[in-house]
Amino acid sequence: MASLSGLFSSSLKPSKTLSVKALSAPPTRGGDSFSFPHTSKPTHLPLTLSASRSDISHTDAATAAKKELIKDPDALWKRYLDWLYQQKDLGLYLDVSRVGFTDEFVVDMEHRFKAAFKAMDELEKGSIANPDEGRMVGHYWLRNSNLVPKPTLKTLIENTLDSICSFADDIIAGKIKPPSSPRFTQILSVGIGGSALGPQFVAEALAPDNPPLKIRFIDNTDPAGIDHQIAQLGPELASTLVIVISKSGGTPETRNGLLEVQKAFREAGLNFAKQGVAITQENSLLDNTARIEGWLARFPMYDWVGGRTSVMSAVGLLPAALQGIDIREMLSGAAIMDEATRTTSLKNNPAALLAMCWYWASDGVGSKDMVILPYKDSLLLFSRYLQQLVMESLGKEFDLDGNTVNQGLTVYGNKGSTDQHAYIQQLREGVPNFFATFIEVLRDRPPGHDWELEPGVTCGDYLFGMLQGTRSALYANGRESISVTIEEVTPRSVGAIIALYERAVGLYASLVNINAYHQPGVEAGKKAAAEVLALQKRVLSVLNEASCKDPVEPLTLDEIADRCHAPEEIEMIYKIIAHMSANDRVLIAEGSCGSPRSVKVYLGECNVDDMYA
Ligand SMILES: O=P(O)(O)OC[C@H]1O[C@](O)(CO)[C@@H](O)[C@@H]1O
Repeated sequence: MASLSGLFSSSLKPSKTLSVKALSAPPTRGGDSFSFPHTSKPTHLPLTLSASRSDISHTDAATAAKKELIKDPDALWKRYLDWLYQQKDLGLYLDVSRVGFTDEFVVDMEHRFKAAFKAMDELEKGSIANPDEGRMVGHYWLRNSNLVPKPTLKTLIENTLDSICSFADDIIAGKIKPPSSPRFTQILSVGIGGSALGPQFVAEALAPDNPPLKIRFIDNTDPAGIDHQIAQLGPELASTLVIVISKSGGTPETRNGLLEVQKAFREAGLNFAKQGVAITQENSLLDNTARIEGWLARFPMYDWVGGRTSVMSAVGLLPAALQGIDIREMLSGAAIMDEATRTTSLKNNPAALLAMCWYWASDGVGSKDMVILPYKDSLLLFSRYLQQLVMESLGKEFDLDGNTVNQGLTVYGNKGSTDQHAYIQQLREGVPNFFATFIEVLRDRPPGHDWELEPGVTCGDYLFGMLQGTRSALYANGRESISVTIEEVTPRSVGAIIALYERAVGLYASLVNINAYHQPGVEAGKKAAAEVLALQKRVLSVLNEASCKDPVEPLTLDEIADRCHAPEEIEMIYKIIAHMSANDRVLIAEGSCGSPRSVKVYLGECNVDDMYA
């Protein structure tokens, strides 16, 4: 067998054929493989070969090794103790013992991590870590402003934090109030992606039962969803603080949400500007709108903080503070984790351990999905939050050298034990195309509230039992898992786990040599959406012209496509017409929607000035 360390030193670039695990034991999709690959050196654990379904002897060997492993609690306990990571100040533990990496793999990864740690160090010192966009990457500075490469940024970070705290205090105390109510009671947050997911996760995890202001979100351009949020506010719209969040200040979904909310304010006879707050980059479209219209407040976003890592900027901190969440504690938890994940000792760096396990489990090419299972209702949205953080960061077509790599790591999950009654059946027995991450919270309830619903057993004991049972059952069937344990869900621990995963994503991106901080793929969808809307305007213009004739000239789809000079877009034109007709727009479509060729279309009213042109 080729020397793995030799291969790593000769090529730092990942590739499907050069991944360590692939070399040790090629992944056998659909085969009855057990997770631990064969290597030539002894390791802590019994080893086996991967096997294809047709390879009966390998399958038997795998099954035998699996049974042997399960029967060897001493070896497992030793591995658990060897690898258990603990961050005492945070009360956070990381257990990677149920991931089957070998000693050789760790040695090889230690080499590879040298480059990753160096890149991270340079990033923190202000290198252009996002080369495509020519930007620094500074979310770590938000929780330790002493790290900033320029003194002006330190002042900016500190002043912003102070102004967030005092604005939130004044709103909660009723010193700043809406024109027609004694105080603000609700927050309506309008934003999408990183401008929503962090605030949503933090609210779900940390908002008290009766927060000073309750929060709801518009995070889409779905008109029915927007109507629902506004309807739920009802007369409390008059005491709603609307926070419009957009780093770029030009995201169409967010702009639409804003316009819809402003319309609702107008219809209710309310002055939006007196209740509107913008969080955005200086001089963005949103910033200029808010300034010109004289909104209640504006808070800055920075070009060196990405949307998906913005939860500890004003984006996440302002909504959190308004809900009575201790944001300085969140920042402090993140800062402690940042410090803990700066160490270049792999075994003592929880983010590096996570990145190493992801690499192992998914062959460094995303061959397995990451299932996030928090056993705590309040952490429900963690998987959704991580979906953007991980997938928008790691899902990349090209590496930093321009090679096509189609990297990524799929994330999904919900919460335990709820999922036990949904998809865990497949995880245990179905396609072995994932690894799990259990998020365990030791404290079940606030002190003094627990009771035994059976002698010696509480409700929380059941939750604990379900987590441990699922972890064991998955492992017994060759499914790998990581466990992250925190003592309690607090602002500090939430800040810490966010920081933990941010750093793990950054390190993993270095391991696979990609830019984690841009998202060129999203632009393609945005551009295509804009083209659809432009085509819709052309269709309307063509129809308007035909409908202004006397008599009106109904057009077939072919005729519309021809007159739009877009015959290749006929399917899209059909969809545009079907959508508009379903929404009672000015357009009249005759014929059967089921047979597009029979459809003839004209407008119910003709506009001589052709406002669509
Ligand atoms: O905060 P913005 O600029 O409105 O962007 C929202 C989201 O859209 C994206 O740019 C993707 O389109 C995300 O990266 C970002 O979090």
